[in-house]
Amino acid sequence: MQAEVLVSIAHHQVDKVFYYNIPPSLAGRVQVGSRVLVPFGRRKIEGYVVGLNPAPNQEELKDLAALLDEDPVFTPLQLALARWMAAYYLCPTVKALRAIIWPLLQIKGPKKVKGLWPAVCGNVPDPRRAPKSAAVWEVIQARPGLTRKELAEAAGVSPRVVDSMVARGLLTSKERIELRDPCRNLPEKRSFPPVLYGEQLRAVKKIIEALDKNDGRHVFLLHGVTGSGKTEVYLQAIAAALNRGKQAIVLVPEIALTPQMIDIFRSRFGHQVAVLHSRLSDGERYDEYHRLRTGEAKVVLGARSAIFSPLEKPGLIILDEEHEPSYKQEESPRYHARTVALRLAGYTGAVVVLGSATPSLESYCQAAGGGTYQLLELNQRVGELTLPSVHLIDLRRELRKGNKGIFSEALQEAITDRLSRREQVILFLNRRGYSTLVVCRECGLVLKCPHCDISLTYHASGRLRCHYCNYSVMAPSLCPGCGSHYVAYLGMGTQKVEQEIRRLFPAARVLRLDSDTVGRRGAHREIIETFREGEADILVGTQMVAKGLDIPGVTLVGVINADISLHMPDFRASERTFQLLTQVAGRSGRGKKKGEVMIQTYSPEHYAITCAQNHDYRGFYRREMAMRRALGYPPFTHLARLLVTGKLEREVQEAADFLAQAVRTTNAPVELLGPAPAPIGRIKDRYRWHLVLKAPVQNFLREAATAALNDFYNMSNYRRVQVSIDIAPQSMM
Ligand SMILES: Nc1ncnc2c1ncn2[C@@H]1O[C@H](COP(=O)(O)OP(=O)(O)OP(=O)(O)O)[C@@H](O)[C@H]1O
Ligand SMILES: [Zn+2]
Ligand SMILES: [Zn+2]
Repeated sequence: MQAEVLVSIAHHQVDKVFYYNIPPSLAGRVQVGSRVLVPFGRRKIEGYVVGLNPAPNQEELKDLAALLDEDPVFTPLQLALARWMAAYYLCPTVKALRAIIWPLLQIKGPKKVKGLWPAVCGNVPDPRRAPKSAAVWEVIQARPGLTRKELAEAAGVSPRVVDSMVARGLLTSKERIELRDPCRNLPEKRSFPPVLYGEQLRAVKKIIEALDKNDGRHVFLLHGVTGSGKTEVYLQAIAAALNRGKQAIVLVPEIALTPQMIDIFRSRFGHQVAVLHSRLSDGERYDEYHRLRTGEAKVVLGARSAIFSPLEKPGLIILDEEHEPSYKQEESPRYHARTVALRLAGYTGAVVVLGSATPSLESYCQAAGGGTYQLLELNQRVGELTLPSVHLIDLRRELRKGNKGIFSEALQEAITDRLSRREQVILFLNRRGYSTLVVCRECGLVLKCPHCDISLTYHASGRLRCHYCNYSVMAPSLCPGCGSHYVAYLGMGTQKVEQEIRRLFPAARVLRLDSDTVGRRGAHREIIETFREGEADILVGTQMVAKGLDIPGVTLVGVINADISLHMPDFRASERTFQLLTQVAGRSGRGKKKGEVMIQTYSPEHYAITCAQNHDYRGFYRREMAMRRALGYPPFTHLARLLVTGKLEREVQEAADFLAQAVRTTNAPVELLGPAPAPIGRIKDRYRWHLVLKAPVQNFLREAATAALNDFYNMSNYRRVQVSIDIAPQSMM
């Protein structure tokens, strides 16, 4: 027998299968999915078995050096995905594979403990004659696998009772992988499905029909306004999938994966849910992974990478907030979870549900423009609720009135009004820190990060911070350029908004939610819970307040400055702005009282803003599609981006020129934009240039990029320069 092995060197030039002989000591234990150690050159390195070959090859093969785990680390389905990802995103296969199985690779050796199980033919203890044993028996039936101590504790008896039951053969003990108490976070209460209203019911029915057809051709776009009850549609679709013996994957953007969201799923599906997110410890993640592999958990709720969960055969895949940019991984492999989900559904026949109040243009045109998706709509909010009324506040007029503050008069009045009525307020500004620009008024020097082409943000701690590399330094009292005292702090962040609010409304109880305040484990939950329980009046925050929060007390949302995202040098700036405004506005008026939204802006005529004001998704879609068509941007064309980075600017520029020349000489019919410095010209001491390729067919892009990169590796000498390929880029920065 010989093994086909992918070695763990992520480079295009070793991206192929190597063959090794399986020595007799390992015969029968090595399988597809095994992690092994192989001799490679003069070293021994890790590798992954991707095939077994009974016919021995002619050549003399080296032996596998060792088998690293008894159990395989990936499934055939995961391998298929890795191979597809490598071809689609032009990355080394082993890199794709490692991105898929990383939760397993974090762990050195799983800890084993002794668990207890009810013996198969044990006599059931009689509750009247042996109440303690009976209590233990009841617990172990419901939760087999508990340790001696856990079991005694759960049954409220001394461990000696458990021991005697083991001695009498009522319980058997087996080794199992330690699970970090999977019951720890189970909500006390179970929730039961509410009666669906008309549009919800119709949506669920359509999804169930597709589940029953089982032909793998169903992608639904669930377009439901904010507060329309999309989550309930997911829950009932999942219940239907479980009833049919199927498994489900639910993806949620990382910042929307709040403890509340997790509770909603756990209180409906209990232990059947495994949760995967970045705040888990490696051990906890491993345990959830293990529960999925053994089939104990049948629903996975997680962020982007949960799409790679080791489920045997997912039958339903849901992406909530499908338009979210965070579904794209911004490092190699630069995959988009939506694209992977569609591919995975192709392999398993799963039904896909993409949900959003503001679908991406790419998805909506597949659903509305005669594409391959089916559109499901929820046009109204649950119950008697209506969408909030949205007012635009022209900040230019405010200045003319002499108001130079952060808050317009109207917004201040509205806040005063809510405070007096004991209703709650959310204030949104998509920038953290105190001042986002520190500049000398005499010589004009802007304080920038020494490692990045980014201005430093002043934080209330008195330090300046780079939001790209986290460099920080005490704020100087004099200009480091000319020694002037006149250093101005311009551009506000959430800390300043919080401070101003406290100054203007000293009696109000204020909380702030941004990545600076959620550092500590559990802090995120605490802030949201405190606010939900009505123990605070005003919540100030970044994007984190815009997504998914369902807090009935909120009747006013204030957007401090809508223009920040509007003027990004990115062709999706309008789309992002419209989405963000619609999402944050949607947090208002979800309780019994009608909600209001105030958007402060210098561009009150811009269609991204007026359409958000009017809750007019279709209007926005029409305007933006016309723009994209005119400029030749997606979804009318396909893009790829080659990003060139290195420590020496001259080399980076020359390498970018070389690549551009290589692209021009390929036969693939692609249009080339650039090379040019990327909008952020330097990050972490690396200069950045990029080339953007455009084509009517995505494969032309792959052809051109592959050919250019081959030339680059074979013919150029820029060894210190890195080139990364991004197929269907989401960020152009
Ligand atoms: N059929 C129903 N009957 C009663 N309550 C419901 C029903 N469906 C949903 N709800 C409740 O309505 C509220 C809003 O639902 P949900 O948060 O799912 O909206 P959503 O569409 O996801 O909104 P958003 O996009 O703004 O996050 C929730 O509190 C949910 O429990
Ligand atoms: Zn100066
Ligand atoms: Zn920096």
